[in-house]
Amino acid sequence: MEPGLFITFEGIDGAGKSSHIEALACAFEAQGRCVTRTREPGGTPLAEKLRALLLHDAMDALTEALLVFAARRDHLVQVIEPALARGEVVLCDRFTDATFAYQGAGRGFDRGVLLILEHLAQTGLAQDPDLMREPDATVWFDVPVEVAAQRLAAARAPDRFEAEPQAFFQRVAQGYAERAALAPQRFVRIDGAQPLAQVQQQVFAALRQRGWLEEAAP
Ligand SMILES: Nc1ncnc2c1ncn2[C@@H]1O[C@H](COP(=O)(O)OP(=O)(O)O)[C@@H](O)[C@H]1O
Ligand SMILES: Cc1cn([C@H]2C[C@H](O)[C@@H](COP(=O)(O)OP(=O)(O)O)O2)c(=O)[nH]c1=O
Repeated sequence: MEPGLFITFEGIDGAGKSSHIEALACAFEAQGRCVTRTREPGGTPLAEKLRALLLHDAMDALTEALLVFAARRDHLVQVIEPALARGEVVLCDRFTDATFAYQGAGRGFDRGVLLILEHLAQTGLAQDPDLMREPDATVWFDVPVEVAAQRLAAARAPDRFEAEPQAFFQRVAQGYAERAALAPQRFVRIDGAQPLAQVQQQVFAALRQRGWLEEAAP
């Protein structure tokens, strides 16, 4: 059995993450892998309920951080760890980097507390009890805040995060840059301002380079 593969997708709202996950899932399936497509916050019945609260109900910053990690813990226990144990490819739209970017950099919530919560929520689940589960790779769509805002304005009604001002998203983007600098091997930075086809080509190229996708994929 091939080992499981955990790939996450990150970027500010409107960066273009969701547009690429399905194509990648199909490419992995075409080469015989089972794929679990999922998202955060969410991915389980309980975590989807927490998502609805997070996206629409006002709350203080600590409550928000605790709910995000509660949803993540349930998602890891119910979906991500079992799928990885079965040798599947898990493609997850956002994970903990989003918490450091949105709650940490965006809201200004204490990063030290986030590190503690990260460790608590992501440890003790895999075969090795000391392993803190982290993505094998994180595809980060880096786009200027104005570009993402233009795309979103044309695409959908804003939720509680998307309704934040551009200054919030500048901080979030900076938060992603800081997380990427701390884990350069894990992060794959893609210039998400390019046309969709070019972005897709670069995402595929990056995963081919790591030996995870075969040459035939587009
Ligand atoms: N590279 C791109 N160029 C132009 N428009 C894009 C690009 N990527 C995504 N979009 C459009 O921008 C909007 C937001 O994309 P989406 O994939 O939903 O972003 P996210 O999941 O990061 O919030 C959608 O309408 C999508 O069609
Ligand atoms: C995972 C996560 C998401 N979020 C926010 C970012 C997004 O604005 C929102 C939902 O993410 P997302 O699924 O990307 O939104 P959409 O379905 O509208 O594309 O949740 C956090 O604030 N912290 C987190 O840890």
